[in-house]
Amino acid sequence: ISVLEIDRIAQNVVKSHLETCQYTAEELKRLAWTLYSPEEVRALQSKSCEAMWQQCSLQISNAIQYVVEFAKRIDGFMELCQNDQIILLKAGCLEVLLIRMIRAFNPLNNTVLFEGKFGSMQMFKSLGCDDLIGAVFELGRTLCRLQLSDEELALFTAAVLLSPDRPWLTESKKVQKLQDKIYVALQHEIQKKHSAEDKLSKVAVPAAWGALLGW
Ligand SMILES: COc1ccc2c(c1)CCN(C(=O)Cc1cc(=O)[nH]o1)[C@H]2C(=O)Nc1ccc(C(C)(C)C)c(F)c1
Repeated sequence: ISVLEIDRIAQNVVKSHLETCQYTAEELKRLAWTLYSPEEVRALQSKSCEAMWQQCSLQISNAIQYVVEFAKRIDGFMELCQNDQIILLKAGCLEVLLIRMIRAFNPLNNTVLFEGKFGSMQMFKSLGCDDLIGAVFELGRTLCRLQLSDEELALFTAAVLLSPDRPWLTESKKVQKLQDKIYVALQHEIQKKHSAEDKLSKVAVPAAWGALLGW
């Protein structure tokens, strides 16, 4: 596979991600420091389990629509047979949604965007499933340590979606070929960042010493 084709795939996947990721990085940065007040958290915690779950499932279903739209815009996905498109989305949409959520997760204060403001795990208390919520937040913290850019996140979620080992796929070889190309594109994206870091580290240290020595 040529470098040109890898670049074309990377551009298509990143464009599809940016068009369907619900919030731009700028919006999330601006929102990230609007936290729920203690009173607002108490109000959320006093909601019934049913009412809270209604709200969460509404938001999750809405977010899943965006994941479906993301898949449909990935070159090659719509060319798969419908049976396989459904299998890939049923098996992968929650994984992709949870990975995408890290964009709206702030690891510095362990808060996540919910209904327009950022709140900690406590605000979901009324759901009565602290272990599940805890696991979602733990996943958020762990994935944030990867410090994935939007480009890397786009390629990583596309590769997760196009997993050839999902049960009952009829054309798993075709899915494998698409995933292989996306992984190559992801490697290139990561190498770009590391080579930039290497360049920076070569330059940065002398510059720091220069500043120190008053050059
Ligand atoms: C793909 O990444 C994300 C990240 C956050 C949100 C979404 C998607 C979906 C919309 N959303 C909203 O808060 C909707 C809103 C924004 C706004 O300004 N007004 O309304 C967020 C969301 O739903 N967050 C949430 C976080 C924890 C949970 C768990 C209960 C799973 C922990 C959850 F169900 C939803």
